[in-house]
Amino acid sequence: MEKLRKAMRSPSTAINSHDSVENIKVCVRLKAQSELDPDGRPNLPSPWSFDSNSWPNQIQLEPQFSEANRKQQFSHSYDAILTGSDNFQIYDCAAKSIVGSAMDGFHGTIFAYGQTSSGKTYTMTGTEDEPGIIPQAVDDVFKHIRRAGNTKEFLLRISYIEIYNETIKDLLATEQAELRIHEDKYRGVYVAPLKEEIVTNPKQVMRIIERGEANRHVSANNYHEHSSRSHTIFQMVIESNDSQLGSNSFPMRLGLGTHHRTASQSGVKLSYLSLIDLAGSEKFTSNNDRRKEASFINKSLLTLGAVISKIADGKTGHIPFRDSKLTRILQTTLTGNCRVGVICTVNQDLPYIDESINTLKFGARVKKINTRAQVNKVADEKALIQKYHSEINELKTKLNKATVEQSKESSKTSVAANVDSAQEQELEALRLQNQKYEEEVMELHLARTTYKERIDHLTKLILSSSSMGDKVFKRSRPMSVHIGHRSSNSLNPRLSLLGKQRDKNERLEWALGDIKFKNRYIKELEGLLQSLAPETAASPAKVFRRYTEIQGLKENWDVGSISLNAEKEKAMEEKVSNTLGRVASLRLSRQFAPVPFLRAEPLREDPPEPSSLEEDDIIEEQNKIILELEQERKYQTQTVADLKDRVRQLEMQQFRRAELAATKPVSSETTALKIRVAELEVALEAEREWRKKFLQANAAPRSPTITSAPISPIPPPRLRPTPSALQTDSGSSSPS
Ligand SMILES: Nc1ncnc2c1ncn2[C@@H]1O[C@H](COP(=O)(O)OP(=O)(O)OP(=O)(O)O)[C@@H](O)[C@H]1O
Repeated sequence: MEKLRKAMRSPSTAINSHDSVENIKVCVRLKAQSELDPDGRPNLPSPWSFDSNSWPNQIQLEPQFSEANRKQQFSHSYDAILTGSDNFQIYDCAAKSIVGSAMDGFHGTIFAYGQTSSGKTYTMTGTEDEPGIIPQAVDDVFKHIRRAGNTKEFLLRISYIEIYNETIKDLLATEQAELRIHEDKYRGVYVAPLKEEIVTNPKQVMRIIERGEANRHVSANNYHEHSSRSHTIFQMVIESNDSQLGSNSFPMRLGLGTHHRTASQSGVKLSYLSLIDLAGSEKFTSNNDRRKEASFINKSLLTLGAVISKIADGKTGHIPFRDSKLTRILQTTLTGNCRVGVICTVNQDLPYIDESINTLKFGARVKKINTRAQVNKVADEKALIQKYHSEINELKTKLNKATVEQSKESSKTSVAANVDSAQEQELEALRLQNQKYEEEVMELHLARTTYKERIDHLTKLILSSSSMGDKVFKRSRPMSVHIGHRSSNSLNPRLSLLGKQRDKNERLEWALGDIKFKNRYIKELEGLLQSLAPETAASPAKVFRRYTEIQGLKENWDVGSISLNAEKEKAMEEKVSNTLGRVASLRLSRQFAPVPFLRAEPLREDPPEPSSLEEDDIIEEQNKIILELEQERKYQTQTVADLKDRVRQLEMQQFRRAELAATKPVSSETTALKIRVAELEVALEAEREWRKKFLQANAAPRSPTITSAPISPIPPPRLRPTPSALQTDSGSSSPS
């Protein structure tokens, strides 16, 4: 392979930066043999043999097949003979240098030629894993721009046409204008009016190509399912210039003759890179439409063959370029100022031996053709890049003018505003004037914004290494195409919706946390109640019941036991986590919605978007949960207060009992009780403090949604007898 690459770069074929006479470069690509022949029998070995270690590479028909077919010994040489499925290899051999020189201002044309099903589309377009010459060339063009650094700037536009039944169709245009073939001394032969799209990154190019592919004529023939029934020409117009963006040459005073060094001195380089996938010739067709298509295809390919023969033989006189649209369009390419690469695709199977011989003969003739490519430079007014620069400069001048005018007008309005109020009439006139100025300022402001936007837009279209950012593709990765992406405008309401949902989720989470905390606290209070008055073990239920009676919530809320509370909490938690899950998946589907790859596969539709109905559902559900949680919180707040009341009452009873006991003779029990009473006093004071804070925090009126400050999660002091107190009780005294 290395030997082959060296050979491809040999002096006679190397692309120099200077124009030179050179042969058209021809590579042969032998498609790997299938196991079975078209009749389903095991395939015979390939009748072709070749030596890819010599240069130029030679291919021969094995003698027995020559004899068997009564053919003369067939042996020809080409720039490269390749087998296998590796499209990177074929790109390196047949296309890379032509694409490189197109970036330097040389026109370039690459096309695949061969019988139907021999691999032309595979070679030119490729698959997802094996991107063909077109996607690799696109990728390479942008790599070149990146490599050029900030010293150069580029403007790229693309067009895509097909020739179907001798009619030219613009694959990118939605409405078909009548396309005609024109000729001028600068551009040579070209098609117009074509829809050309300015492109700024490889993905965009591939998206446009795939849009065109969808309009292309493809159908099943006797040989395979997706036979190209038309010739397609993908063309990239490359304008390049020494960098002006970001240089100090702005603003230029165009038309006044004093602008700095621009492309007018050096010229803008302009080249056409044409990548062509020809339709395949076929002998037999089974249906009428196909037969008509095939006859057009065969006729244009025969004309191409005849034209090539005449040019290759150096015959003077009439060359039948005009006999087919294809040869007419390729006229400039084949006769002069263009670097050309041809890939002859060959089906090795024995039944196709005649077609293969024709293809190889065609390649051998093409190889004899010389072209003399030269760097193409155009005057300012012909290059779009220069037109854009001129427009940018004009707009910048207008922008400066508008800025100056605007500041003048603004100062006038402020002067007018300061006029003495006594001079009423004058003031009225000034007011009117002021209003007018303000309107003018507004208009100027609008004009400035428009200029700025246009400048931004034009500047973005002109590519340089820095303006392209990180849009580089790795060689091993085919370009994928993203469709159906939403505009930022349509995204904004969704973003704000997601923001609202997130806020609500946070509130849901917070409310749930708060309720959990209160549940724990209620449990603790109940424990405390039991410890203070074991005889009131059933009191929690009583307390609850009393509370629900008061609140009129009995029908909604079974408060028989704490375990019901826990169940309710679990259900609520589940509900909240379901909603949060749905919202999260909705958010994920928004962010990472898969985008289909369109080139190798049929067009896939956008992934289904979660409908706005679903969003409404989620929001409604969230609102419902928030309301429920809100009620739950209120209910628990009341319960807590109630239980605390009860605790206090019991503590007071105990306190009184302790006081009574204190009047009796001191015993170890009374000592213990006294200590306990002292502890309770301290705890009670702390409890009062906490309760005050608690009530303050909850005093603010609550809206149906949870918006007020959360209740302080600081737990109240525990009023349960402390272990130390109990220890003193049992350790230091004996029961009386
Ligand atoms: N070098 C190759 N390696 C692997 N598969 C190949 C190769 N060449 C062609 N094929 C496969 O053979 C089939 C026909 O190839 P392709 O469509 O490229 O033929 P074609 O010459 O463009 O035919 P047509 O002129 O009818 O459009 C495709 O399924 C393609 O993937």
